[in-house]
Amino acid sequence: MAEHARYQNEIYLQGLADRVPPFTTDATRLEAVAESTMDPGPFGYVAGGAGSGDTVRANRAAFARWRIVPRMMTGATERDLSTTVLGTPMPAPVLLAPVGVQSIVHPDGELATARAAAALDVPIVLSTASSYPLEDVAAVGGPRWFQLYWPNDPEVCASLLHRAKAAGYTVLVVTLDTWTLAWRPRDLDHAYLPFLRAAGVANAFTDPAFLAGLAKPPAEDQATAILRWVSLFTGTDKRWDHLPFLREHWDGPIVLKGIQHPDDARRAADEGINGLIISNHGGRQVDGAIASLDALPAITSAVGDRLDLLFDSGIRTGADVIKALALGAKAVLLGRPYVYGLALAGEEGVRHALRSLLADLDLTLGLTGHQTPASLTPSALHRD
Ligand SMILES: Cc1cc2nc3c(=O)[nH]c(=O)nc-3n(C[C@H](O)[C@H](O)[C@H](O)COP(=O)(O)O)c2cc1C
Ligand SMILES: O=C(O)C(=O)c1ccccc1
Repeated sequence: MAEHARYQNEIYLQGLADRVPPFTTDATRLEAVAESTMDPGPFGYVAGGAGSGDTVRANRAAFARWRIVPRMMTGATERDLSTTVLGTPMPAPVLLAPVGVQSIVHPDGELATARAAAALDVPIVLSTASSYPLEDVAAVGGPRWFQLYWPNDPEVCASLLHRAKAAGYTVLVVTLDTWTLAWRPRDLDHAYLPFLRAAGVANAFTDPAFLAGLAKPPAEDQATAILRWVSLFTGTDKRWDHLPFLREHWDGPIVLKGIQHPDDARRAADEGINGLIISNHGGRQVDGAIASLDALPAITSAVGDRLDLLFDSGIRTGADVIKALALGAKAVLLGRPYVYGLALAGEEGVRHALRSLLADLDLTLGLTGHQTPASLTPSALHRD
């Protein structure tokens, strides 16, 4: 079976009826395509990185330094890309990365994203800073994990975890690299910060513990509610010895997102963490940081046999996924490309971006000579 590759046939057959895909099938061109239709504030917010953009570029450049070495006559016409990560079965080793404030690019925001993902059975990781309450996104159905921006108020934290569990989110992803926003010149130049415009605050504004700290509901005094949001979710000071609090309030798997150093990975394993997302937040936090792909091999050596490693930052093509898997990741997360899909064509756009990546991955895996992602090892690669 090579189910994802079917999208290739579907597109060519549509061509016989003079229909072409809603936008390019080449995710490396999506940013330029989206720029021509999106408002400058939201576009800059999505595309931008920290500082000079050095790490955004480094993330992509790192993929080009690894080359795939294809194998022949391996029976790879039959393929099975499905896998299970931390108890979640998925049709391919791909999840949608947590991206907050999606209503700034499309009014349906995370609901459209969740619908597109659910139709393909691809797991989403819903951001704490989503534009719709986590219960509304859960009602769409589909496999789902919850990403926590760890608030300063323990009662709000416990309440968010309780709600996420009750709504069927199965894995907790704790993002560590964005305890405050980096210096982001594109957003600064536009003086554009979505939260100050009450975007991405839906989970807080529907949270009983959050609302309990307000004299008036957000509908009556939005400014004060936003200030409380900012004080809870930015500048949070979290240390390793705070992790037991999460264990107390979350009984499923816990994943730390934003790990780049093998010593942090070892510490996480020692603390009993179940998985890591090797990520530099798509180059949005530390300008000059190591490319996320370059951080992966040392972390795989350090802890690859102790917990599940996932990867993000710079994934655009099937070949990129193959490289990350060969270097030790069990699955990858896709960031900006699906957000551009959402901006360009809503639910249909997310679906097209996702199906394009999965078809490319399926075909490239087969042509590389592999039937399953699990058979990829560093021997499938050559370092230029
Ligand atoms: C617009 C935008 C918003 C994001 N919001 C979040 C978020 O709320 N939580 C989080 O953990 N990561 C967030 N991220 C980071 C992504 O989860 C992911 O790490 C990153 O986009 C991966 O890199 P890529 O865009 O190059 O694929 C965001 C990224 C973007 C582009
Ligand atoms: O912009 C981001 O990268 C991000 O992670 C974020 C942080 C807070 C709220 C929404 C998104």
